[in-house]
Amino acid sequence: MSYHDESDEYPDGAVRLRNPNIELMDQDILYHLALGSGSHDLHQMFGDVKFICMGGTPKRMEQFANFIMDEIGYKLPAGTTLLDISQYSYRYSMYKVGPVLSISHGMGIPSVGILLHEVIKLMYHARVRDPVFFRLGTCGGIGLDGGHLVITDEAVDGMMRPYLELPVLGKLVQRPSKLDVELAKELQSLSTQDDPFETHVGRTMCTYDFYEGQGRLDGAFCDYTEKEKLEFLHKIHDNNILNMEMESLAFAALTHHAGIRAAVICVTLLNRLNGDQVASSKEVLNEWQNRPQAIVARYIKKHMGMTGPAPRPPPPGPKTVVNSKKLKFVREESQSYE
Ligand SMILES: O=P(O)(O)O[C@@H]1C[C@H](O)[C@@H](CO)O1
Ligand SMILES: O=c1cc[nH]c(=O)[nH]1
Repeated sequence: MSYHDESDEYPDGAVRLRNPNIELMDQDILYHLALGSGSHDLHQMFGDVKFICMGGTPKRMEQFANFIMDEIGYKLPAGTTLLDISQYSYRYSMYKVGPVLSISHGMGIPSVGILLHEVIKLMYHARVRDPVFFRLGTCGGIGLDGGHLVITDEAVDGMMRPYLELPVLGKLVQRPSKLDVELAKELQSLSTQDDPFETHVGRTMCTYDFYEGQGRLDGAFCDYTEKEKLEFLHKIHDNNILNMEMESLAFAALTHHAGIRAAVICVTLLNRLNGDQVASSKEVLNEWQNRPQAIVARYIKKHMGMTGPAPRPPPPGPKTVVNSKKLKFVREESQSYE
């Protein structure tokens, strides 16, 4: 078993590839993106990218591309429409809006892991400096009702271990799932009193499954009781785990290994202490999905030097109410970051 933590960063902001083979190859085919270093001029196409935003579904990331275009006032060349650059991969969708890439990553660690290998290599071939990666996701709240934002300061696996474990050549390799805590604090600071939601910073449990992996009672199989489920959820709640989702561990581990700053910001769809089914209406769920986008858009505008009126709140929705006996503690933890 090996445990890597090589957190030194390249001082010039270049994206590091920890793989000597890539330089020796005639061309590098980014198969799942339908791009390649031989077939495309990746520096010309992507050299100006700064903000890489990822989320589960193609629709969400197309919406984000349109939203950020509006927010930063980016104009597509006359006669063109927003294009899915990776449409012929039939795997992921990718949109480019000036310095912003908006990419769907599918569900789970294997899907986001493959994408991250190829996007990190894309940044390398494009000679991008100091990119920032964001995951804009959905999650189950632990002690938080639907509609809250959780920014992850540490991703842990289903055993509460802070690293991604991957069998490589018959050996278990562990990579620390570290995120940029300063970036998390900065994102939280961009949330305002006018927002119809609260934004928390805390630990995220990343699982390999939505049903049994997250202790649900409503999968096709279930070999535990409701009491056992609740004992587990309360135990992780007591350990300051605020939410559960399925990508943060790989997202954190692979970006950290590449020396890339990254943040995971997810909206809760339900409070798992109260149930398992995602029962809110499509309209409500769609409005909630805009919330991480609003905060990330503020960050992007701030770092593009775009000043102006107060940050635009997302479209109105019901003010998210809090349902947690532990929230006071969580709030105090979060405030200590401000
Ligand atoms: O970004 P998304 O909404 O895909 O994140 C969570 C984790 C899983 O991919 C999925 C499960 O419903 O939602
Ligand atoms: O409960 C939930 C909701 C969204 N995504 C998850 O992984 N879990």
